[in-house]
Amino acid sequence: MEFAPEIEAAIAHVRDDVARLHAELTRYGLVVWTGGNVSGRVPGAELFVIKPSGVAYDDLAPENMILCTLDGEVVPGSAGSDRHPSSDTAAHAYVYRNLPEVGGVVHTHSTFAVAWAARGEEIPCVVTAMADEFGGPVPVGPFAVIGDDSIGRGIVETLRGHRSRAVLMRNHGPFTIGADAADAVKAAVMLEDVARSVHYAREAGPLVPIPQDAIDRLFDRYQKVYGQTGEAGR
Ligand SMILES: O=C(CO)[C@@H](O)[C@@H](O)COP(=O)(O)O
Repeated sequence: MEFAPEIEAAIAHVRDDVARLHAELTRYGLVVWTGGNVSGRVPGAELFVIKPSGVAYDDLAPENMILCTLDGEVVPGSAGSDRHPSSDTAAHAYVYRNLPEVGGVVHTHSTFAVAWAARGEEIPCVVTAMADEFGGPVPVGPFAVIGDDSIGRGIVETLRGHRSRAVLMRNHGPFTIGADAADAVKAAVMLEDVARSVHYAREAGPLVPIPQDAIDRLFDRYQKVYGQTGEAGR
């Protein structure tokens, strides 16, 4: 299937990004073996790119990423289409169909986030890093077995209208969303960091909640002021 030149260029860019970003999951210790996956929406098209199922992270490359429609179907004849897409493709596709503002989806089995998911317990907002990144607690989504829209529906129903870009799918693990694949990967990295900190804090004693007005101020600042803006940020 051929696309307009500008769409082909967008597809190539997302392939490069998604292939490269998988290395961030191993770099930050968020996955073992072939667990987890990253996808990115193709701007201007009803398409997204996701990794092939069960392929070693060291072997992932732009040309073996898999191009899918928003129904989660592999685009016939596209680069990489000789392989099966990630086993979580249906979940990623459901998110893209139902949350049009989402440009990237990530799933990991990062240890501390999975431990909170195994207890079906949301991570309370007790450190400023959570207020900055998630604007409050990280919620728990329903238990759902892989293979149909169940996981995707659980992600969307939990995160729609929620500040958090991360959800702990009960008994499974975290899914994160973002404006693009890099933003979703950042959410996954920061999620595991706060999941670990709050886990150890609670082991040592009672947690001290942050007042809601302070959470609101921290989130607003971080989303609008933190980092570089303008030319310096390019
Ligand atoms: O969590 C699961 C399966 O339950 C998957 O994310 C994990 O095994 C990775 O699968 P893929 O290699 O993306 O098919």
